[in-house]
Amino acid sequence: MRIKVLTLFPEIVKGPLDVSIIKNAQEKGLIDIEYINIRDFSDSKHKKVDDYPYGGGAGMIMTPQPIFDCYQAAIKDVMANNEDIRTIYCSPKGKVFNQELALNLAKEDSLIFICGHYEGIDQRVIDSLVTDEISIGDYVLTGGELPVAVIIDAVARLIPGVLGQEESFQEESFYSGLLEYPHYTRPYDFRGLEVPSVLSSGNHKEIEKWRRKKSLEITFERRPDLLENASLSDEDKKTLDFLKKHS
Ligand SMILES: NC(=O)c1ccc(NCc2ccccc2N2CCOCC2)nc1
Repeated sequence: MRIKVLTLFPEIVKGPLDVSIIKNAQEKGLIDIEYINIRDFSDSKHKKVDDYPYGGGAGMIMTPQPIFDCYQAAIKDVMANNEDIRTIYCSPKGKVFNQELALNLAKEDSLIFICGHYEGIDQRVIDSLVTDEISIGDYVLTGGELPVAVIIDAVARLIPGVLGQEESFQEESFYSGLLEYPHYTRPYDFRGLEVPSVLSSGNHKEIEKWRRKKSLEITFERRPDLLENASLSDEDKKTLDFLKKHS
């Protein structure tokens, strides 16, 4: 996958993506991330990229010219069949990001991200260039750079080969529809805190049952809304009935 990030602050986005799994994926050639600084495309003498909002109001808005010209340069080498390239703009007004949208974006050959800063960007950029306006949650940040890093992380890990065999994401939260069961590792007794004995029993059927029961308990407790879409076995339904009776 080819990813282009159009931003005034490349280092904010690059930081978390330049280590560990995502860095490794870039070295393996599974993903290619290019950071393009919007400021380099400003045609004003002092490289201005923002201006006062028409109609007044606090803060500054990013002007359209640098973003349009930066975008034109960016799309030059990402092959686009006649459809528009998925172009994502992160803002509090966007569609709330989730695993389903991550899976949808992971199918694309290329993605372009435009990072808003200050109080946002000129609407003509959004109307002309943006295909997906996405929010990573209902809170306000100083810029769109961190949300872009979050989305790239969530999407990149779904690309085949990015996660090694050992990091199976089949069972991870939001993947199987339920929240994840608790994890334990050595030592068995840590300062008097022991691991649930079933996990060292070697009885894989019992271990699977225990894990599924814990997932249902935790999901019932913290995110009952997820239960509506989860695929539940008869055993699961019995567990939930018990939980409902005793909650
Ligand atoms: N939830 C999210 O995905 C999210 C995304 C961005 C973001 N901020 C950058 C931003 C980008 C676009 C428009 C406005 C703004 N803001 C600038 C600061 O003031 C408020 C509005 N904040 C939260």
